[in-house]
Amino acid sequence: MAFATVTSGHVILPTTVTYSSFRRQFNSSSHHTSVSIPSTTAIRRSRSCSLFLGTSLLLTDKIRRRRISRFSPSPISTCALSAAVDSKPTILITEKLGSAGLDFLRSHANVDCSYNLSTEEICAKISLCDALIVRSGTKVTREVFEASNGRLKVVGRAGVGIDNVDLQAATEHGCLVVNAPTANTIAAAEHGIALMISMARNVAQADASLKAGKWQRNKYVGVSLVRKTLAIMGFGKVGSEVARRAIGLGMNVIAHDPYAPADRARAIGVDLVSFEEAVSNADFISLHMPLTPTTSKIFNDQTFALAKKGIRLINVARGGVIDEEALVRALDAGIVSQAALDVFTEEPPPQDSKLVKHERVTVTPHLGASTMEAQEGVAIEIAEAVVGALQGELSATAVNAPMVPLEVLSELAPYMILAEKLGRLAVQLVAGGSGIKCVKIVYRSSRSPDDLDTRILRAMITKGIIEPISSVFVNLVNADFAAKQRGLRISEERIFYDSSLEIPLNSIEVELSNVESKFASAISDNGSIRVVGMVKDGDPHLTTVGTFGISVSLEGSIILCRQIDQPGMIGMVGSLLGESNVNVSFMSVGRTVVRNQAIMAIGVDEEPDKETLGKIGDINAIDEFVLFKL
Ligand SMILES: NC(=O)c1ccc[n+]([C@@H]2O[C@H](COP(=O)([O-])OP(=O)(O)OC[C@H]3O[C@@H](n4cnc5c(N)ncnc54)[C@H](O)[C@@H]3O)[C@@H](O)[C@H]2O)c1
Ligand SMILES: O=C(O)[C@H](O)COP(=O)(O)O
Repeated sequence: MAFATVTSGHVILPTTVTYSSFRRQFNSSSHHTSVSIPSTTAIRRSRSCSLFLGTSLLLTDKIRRRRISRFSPSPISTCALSAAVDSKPTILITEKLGSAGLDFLRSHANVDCSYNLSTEEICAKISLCDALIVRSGTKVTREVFEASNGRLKVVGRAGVGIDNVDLQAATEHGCLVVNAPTANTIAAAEHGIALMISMARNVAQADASLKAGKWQRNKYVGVSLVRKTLAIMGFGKVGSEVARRAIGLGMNVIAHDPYAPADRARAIGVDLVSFEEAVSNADFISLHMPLTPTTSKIFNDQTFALAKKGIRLINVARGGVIDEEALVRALDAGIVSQAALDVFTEEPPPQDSKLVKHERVTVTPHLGASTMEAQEGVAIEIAEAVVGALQGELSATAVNAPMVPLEVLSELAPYMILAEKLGRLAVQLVAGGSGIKCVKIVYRSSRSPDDLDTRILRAMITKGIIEPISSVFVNLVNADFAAKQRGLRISEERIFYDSSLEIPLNSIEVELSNVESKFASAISDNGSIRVVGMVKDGDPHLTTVGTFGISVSLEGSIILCRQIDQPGMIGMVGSLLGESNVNVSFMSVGRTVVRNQAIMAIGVDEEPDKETLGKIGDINAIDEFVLFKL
């Protein structure tokens, strides 16, 4: 199908063309020698064309001027673009959405509400749709993006979790994904409380028993909540609302969240404690952390072994944070006396699931967000986000990166990777304290501030800090919003560094202040966690941790050890890793004074097991060590 005709060096757009299809045609038409891109102004005239211009807002004036002059105006198709403005976009909605949101969508678009479609049925429709709106029950797979033939511009997730959307495929297909992260918070918190109370009083079991004709008053004696300790795991939006309500019920509430500000918790009347303290002191445990590589199966046999006998567990977060087989074992062993679950590793769970069928388990089919109010709120939130995105507005709830202009990307790409990795490293060094509040970024560069756009770098550092600890997805569009939402204050400082103007940056430094570190050597003289990195040969390198100089490629898994600077250390650690078949990819040692203290960085291809890490920790000359993943 022809999307554009190349005439006299200019692209003439047919009336139905969208910018994404135009872009694809442009990209795939590199064999034409004389194609010119329409001017930014001309593209802005078209609503449907302007979505991908979001990142132009991220450009400095200078870069923007350069871009505009390079992409010179062409006599294209103003009328063609106007025609595109007039045609309403089409939105496919595959799960039930609140009526106010639907009305709003209908006033801006042709809306096709088709529920319970299979992936094949969605694929059959999607090439005629500009946007798709789903909840957690629709899988938006790579095939959907492929079948859209470039027409699908926005996927709206009417809720928080986007585990059902293939983000990588969306990004590769230039499709923006937006979600509605706030409107169902209260509903999820209320469902957590509902599950806790009905579990404690056997409401579901007693109801089933009475309906089966029995009258079992002695069997269903419950437990009281007042003065019991509730541990909230994950003190974000939902967790803190559960805390407020549980305090109102007379419970003693503690929470574990290594990244939440302690003062925010204290203001609600909650103490933030360590993971072990939370699990071992709790009578009730309620889970509210996102599903991330760190939290996956965080409730496992070892965790249950820490708990008091007879604890009660509530999960309205994500099924994957619990090892479900371990939970069945803990229930059978009486460690967990009851569980109340809204979410499951696989949804719907298998028909013969031992967990679902367990007598002491109360289950609901992922109903956390299912109140009339939340669904109305979510529908409005997602409808506005989708319509805004179709009109080319920047969305504060965008969850994947929009297209980055090539000239900015090509210059800053390695520094963007460095920035994200420094953020990821810094946050993994945090042990707790009063939460992450202040981030200081220092750029050493020979460029003047208006010749180097650090907003992209700041966004990538923010992404690196927030994503490993949250369910929020951060990109160039929503980074500042996400930081503000979490109470992160980010300050930037530019230090002149005398070098060639061809090199945009000499180094990037990230400091997190007022936090404790699980690796004390990462603390610099001013008390902050400090990591500094450079781009060497196009790759990100760590050059300083705390006050120690080092040179390590920032990739894969890395073990950092602080040790007494003495011969044989590299061999000792290397042999331990070798014995457990862990391949070392690199090693580097940095020190302050010879034969005093040194930091050793060891890159490993496989993650060492706990036993091997324990043996490394047991080496006398090693004062401390930490393993982190980038
Ligand atoms: N059942 C439902 O219908 C329903 C509804 C809404 C939200 N949810 C789920 O609930 C969860 C929380 O949602 P939210 O909106 O409060 O998210 P949020 O991002 O506001 O809060 C998550 C909190 O977890 C913390 N955290 C991250 N890693 C942690 C760890 N290892 N240990 C302890 N805490 C950790 C983060 O610091 C953050 O404060 C998400 O998984 C979300 O998908 C489910
Ligand atoms: O992530 C969410 O927002 C919740 O899990 C709710 O999912 P739902 O929209 O399918 O109810």
